[in-house]
Amino acid sequence: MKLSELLSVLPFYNTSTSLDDMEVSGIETDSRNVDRGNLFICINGFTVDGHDFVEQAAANGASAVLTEKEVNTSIPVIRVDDTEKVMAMLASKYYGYPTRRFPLIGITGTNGKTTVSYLLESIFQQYKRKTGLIGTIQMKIGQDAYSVHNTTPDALFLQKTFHQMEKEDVDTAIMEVSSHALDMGRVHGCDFDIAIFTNLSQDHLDYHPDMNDYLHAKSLLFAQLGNTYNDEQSKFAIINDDDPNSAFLQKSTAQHVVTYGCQKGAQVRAEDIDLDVTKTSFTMHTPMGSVKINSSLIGKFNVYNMLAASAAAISAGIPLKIIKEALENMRGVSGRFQPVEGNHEYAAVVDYAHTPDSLENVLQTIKGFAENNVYVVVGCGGDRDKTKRPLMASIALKYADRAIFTSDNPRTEDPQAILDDMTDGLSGAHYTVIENRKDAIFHAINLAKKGDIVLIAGKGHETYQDIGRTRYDFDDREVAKQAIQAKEN
Ligand SMILES: CC(=O)N[C@H]1[C@@H](OP(=O)(O)OP(=O)(O)OC[C@H]2O[C@@H](n3ccc(=O)[nH]c3=O)[C@H](O)[C@@H]2O)O[C@H](CO)[C@@H](O)[C@@H]1O[C@H](C)C(=O)N[C@@H](C)C(=O)N[C@H](CCC(=O)O)C(=O)O
Ligand SMILES: Nc1ncnc2c1ncn2[C@@H]1O[C@H](COP(=O)(O)OP(=O)(O)OP(=O)(O)O)[C@@H](O)[C@H]1O
Ligand SMILES: N[C@H](CCC[C@H](N)C(=O)O)C(=O)O
Ligand SMILES: [Mg+2]
Repeated sequence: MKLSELLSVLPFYNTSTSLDDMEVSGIETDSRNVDRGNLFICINGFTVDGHDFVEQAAANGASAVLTEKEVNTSIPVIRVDDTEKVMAMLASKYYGYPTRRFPLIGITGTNGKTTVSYLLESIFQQYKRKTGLIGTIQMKIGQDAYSVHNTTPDALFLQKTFHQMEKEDVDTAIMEVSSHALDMGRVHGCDFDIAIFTNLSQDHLDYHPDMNDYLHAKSLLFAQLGNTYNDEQSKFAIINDDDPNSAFLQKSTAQHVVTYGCQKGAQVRAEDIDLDVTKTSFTMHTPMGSVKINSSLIGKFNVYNMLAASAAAISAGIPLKIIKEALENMRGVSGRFQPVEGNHEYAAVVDYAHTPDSLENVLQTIKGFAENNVYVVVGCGGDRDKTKRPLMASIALKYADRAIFTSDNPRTEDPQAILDDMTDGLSGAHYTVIENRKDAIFHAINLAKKGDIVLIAGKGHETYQDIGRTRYDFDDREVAKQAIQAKEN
């Protein structure tokens, strides 16, 4: 693409004649990955400043550079006020606005995004659609999976990925939209057709100054939902009506709202909920009729996840019969309430609860089923919200007969200091601190007797542990299996 065509998205921008004819072979934000003819965009990051790598980009063959600061270089410089924002515009233009040509569903909220995204993937695939998926665990095009570094990647990666999805004939794309992404404008340029809100509770107060700022970030997804009525396809905001922020979020969009929940008044509603240790059933009332659902997903929070996915699918015109089949075929999501296999008289469950609300939900669920003692192994991530640490520790003690506090991903923090943040001010003796996560899991499994349940919380699907700046192989499910084998043999 000609640079002048790419830059035409910028208002009032006049390119010089020499720039007009320049051909751009790609856009790149990492100097190390620049190829001949690329436009290099300088992003001032949290760790380093991309403006410091202009010379490396030029040496690798960059044809021009987009900056928001003065730089010293021999290649042409295009100066803008906000490179991150302009990157989203340029990336959308360069890849031809791919999300205008297939439906895009975005899911935001503190907990349940990944689960709802997989439920939707299952529903759309049951309806014989080819799906694309972007989220915490991975990126998928049809059945092909790719690794990702962020729940919601940056705008350049996103637009490139959507372009790839378009080339591979994806009919519907489903993505998790984190509050970080909304705040940083990573989803600028995404044309959402359906936006889903799961719930809001405390997390990420390292990034957001307070809960209002966090809520405001979430609301941007709804504000961004199709701001014209020109499209032939209606657009829908799917909102959890049982969440206290429902009314605020409903006001954030000019599009149709579909509410879901367990209280009267919600358009998609669950009634006669029967929660069991191996299954969940409920009747789902919808504007398209009512249907009985028997699911193998456990816990009331998963009823909400199923309602959210169903409300979105109904809005997309998928028949209830297909939705029921898909929900009932779904066996679970990797690392979410995942039982550890093995022949033992107690149960061990790995779950991704790493917020106070999710830990409370999952422990409440387990407590409701346990015939005997509940043990929980839990820690808190380093370089993340410190204020959730004592809350998670108190919740663990409130529900579990014994809590084993350990490391999650300490990252660059001192693991013992994180544990102190969790336990300072705790009273009562029914907790143990074992910094090494493997030892903590072995300890909990060794405590377990017939009828007990061990919950290993916080890392779910993760196959690593970040300690300092090093990433070590670590999988709670594998470690728990080893602990069980060691105990049973
Ligand atoms: C705090 C944060 O969000 N950081 C994100 C940010 O990294 P950064 O600002 O540190 O980047 P940087 O290393 O300073 O680099 C700045 C620029 O210099 C460039 N560079 C750098 C080095 C070099 O040699 N040459 C060069 O050109 C880089 O390519 C980049 O363009 O930009 C990166 C690329 O887009 C992200 O991967 C990274 O997410 C990190 C991994 C992260 O942990 N983010 C978390 C907080 C996050 O965003 N989480 C949410 C989900 C939360 C949830 O699910 O609950 C998410 O959506 O993932
Ligand atoms: N609707 C829900 N409400 C409260 N807790 C939930 C809900 N759904 C799932 N959980 C709990 O939260 C954990 C994480 O679920 P999930 O991965 O679906 O959420 P997420 O929003 O994608 O999280 P992340 O922000 O880390 O990507 C689960 O393991 C479970 O303990
Ligand atoms: N997306 C979340 C995941 C947290 C998972 C938990 N295991 C941790 O490391 O804190 C984050 O990056 O804050
Ligand atoms: Mg997720």
